[in-house]
Amino acid sequence: MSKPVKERNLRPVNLDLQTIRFPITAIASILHRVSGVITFVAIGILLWLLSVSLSSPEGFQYASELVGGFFVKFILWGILTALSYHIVGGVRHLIMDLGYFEELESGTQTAKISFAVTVVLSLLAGVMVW
Ligand code: HEM
Repeated sequence: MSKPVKERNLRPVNLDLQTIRFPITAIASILHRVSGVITFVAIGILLWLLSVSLSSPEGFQYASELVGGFFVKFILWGILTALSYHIVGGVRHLIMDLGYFEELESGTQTAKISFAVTVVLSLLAGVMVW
């Protein structure tokens, strides 16, 4: 039988955001959603850039100049980093959906591995963009 509501409400609750520490698996999960949203927004930016570059020779010139600037390069690098993490985290999710690495310890390990792989891919993306 479940406990009375009054007794259940006695559980300690910590809502102080400055002392709450997320486990690495939670951070991996939140970042996967964030990177998915960034990837979604990026599709619009990249399709626009593609359409400008294909519109005319002048359009291609304009797109080339845009992509040559530091700020746009930085955005492109961010997009590639988010996409890298989303794919790596997505593959991790799919492997877990198959029933592997679902325990706390192994899940923590795969979260760390996916961060490490993303750092490498992000560095490679930086080399590619600059
Ligand atoms: C155009 C490319 C993509 C976009 C815009 C995109 C976007 C998203 C977004 C917004 C979510 C979050 C859904 C939620 O948490 O409610 C998501 C989840 C997911 N994505 Fe992607 N995604 C893309 C490509 C990929 C790729 C290439 C993979 C391959 C590994 C992938 C694997 C997953 C998985 C497994 C989930 C579910 C994660 C979960 O269960 O929480 N996605 N995606």
